[in-house]
Amino acid sequence: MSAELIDGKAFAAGLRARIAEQVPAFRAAAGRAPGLAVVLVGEDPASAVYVRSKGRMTREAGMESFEHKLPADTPQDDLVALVDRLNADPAVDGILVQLPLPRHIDEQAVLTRISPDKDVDGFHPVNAGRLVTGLEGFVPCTPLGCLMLLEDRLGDLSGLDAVVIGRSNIVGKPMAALLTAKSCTVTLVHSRTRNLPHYLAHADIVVAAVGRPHFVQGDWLKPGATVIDVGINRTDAGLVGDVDFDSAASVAGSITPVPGGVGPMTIAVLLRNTLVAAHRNAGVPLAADI
Ligand SMILES: NC(=O)C1=CN([C@@H]2O[C@H](COP(=O)(O)OP(=O)(O)OC[C@H]3O[C@@H](n4cnc5c(N)ncnc54)[C@H](OP(=O)(O)O)[C@@H]3O)[C@@H](O)[C@H]2O)C=CC1
Ligand SMILES: Nc1nc(=O)c2c([nH]1)NC[C@@H]1CN(c3ccc(C(=O)N[C@@H](CCC(=O)O)C(=O)O)cc3)C=[N+]21
Ligand SMILES: [Mg+2]
Repeated sequence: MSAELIDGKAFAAGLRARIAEQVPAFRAAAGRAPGLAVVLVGEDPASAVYVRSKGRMTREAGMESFEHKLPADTPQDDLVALVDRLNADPAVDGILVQLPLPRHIDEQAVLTRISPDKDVDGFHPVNAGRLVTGLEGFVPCTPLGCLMLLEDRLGDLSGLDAVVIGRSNIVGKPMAALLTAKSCTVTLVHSRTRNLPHYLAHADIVVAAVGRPHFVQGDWLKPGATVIDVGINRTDAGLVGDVDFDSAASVAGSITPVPGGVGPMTIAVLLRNTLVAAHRNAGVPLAADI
């Protein structure tokens, strides 16, 4: 391996520490802690693990965590009613409804019910619109975390060629919008793309959000490329990314590992978005950009 490792776990710990430093000033000005509500429907074990670690890190940052666990057969109307109560609750600054939801629930109906001012996931169409328009809003945590790692590694991204693999609303599309805003030349590829290696051969930056273990091959990459692996795939060999790490690490300039790369950034950015939401909702200016 010749690539440098991008230590997302360490960067995320630093980001959480910077967030925790700002919480006392918010408490003093607003007379309360920033609050994050997390809603989990059903008993998916992986989701339960994420929700637990979100709750722990929220409390460690000095914020209040409100956890709502509902049975898998909860009617959609009951979930919507809970979202309405959280929208109206002044102690709640951010609302996260853990995905995926059970099949009988219309995900968009629930996500569009969350107040855009409390939408710390950035999944509401109003926030998606703000992102592509360049207006202040909430940016989805995973792509914003990837951008932070890229800027930390590369500095100014202007003029770089970036390829984003995957076009989901939660990762690929907002990632492409963020890189466009940073003046990269962005190519968004997906399952219908013909000759995907052709595009990767020119990419200074590759963000892989495919959902297929070991998908991206080292010999597709431009030597020295910066590779961000968003994938979280549970295999018999453990947790692996969407990038074939061993072959990619012999060609790339830098690469994120899985685990320990993008995943921890997602949770740290969630706390960052919650602190920003708290300041906006309480009308208290933030001392510094985080
Ligand atoms: N680290 C973290 O914090 C997070 C990790 N993840 C992980 O990131 C990965 C992606 O998640 P998500 O965006 O939600 O996934 P989706 O399944 O919603 O999207 C996957 C995308 O990959 C594309 N794709 C699938 N197969 C191919 C292929 N053979 N060639 C090119 N493109 C392909 C799909 O194309 P098409 O649109 O044509 O179907 C689609 O756009 C998953 O592993 C997920 O677990 C997700 C969120 C957070
Ligand atoms: N409303 C909503 N918002 C989300 O942001 C959201 C979601 N639903 N549903 C599921 C996906 C996935 N996701 C991850 C968060 C942290 C890690 C993470 O911390 N991963 C660790 C390892 C964790 C492990 O070992 O299982 C790592 O990569 O190092 C991974 C994935 C957030 N998501
Ligand atoms: Mg569904």
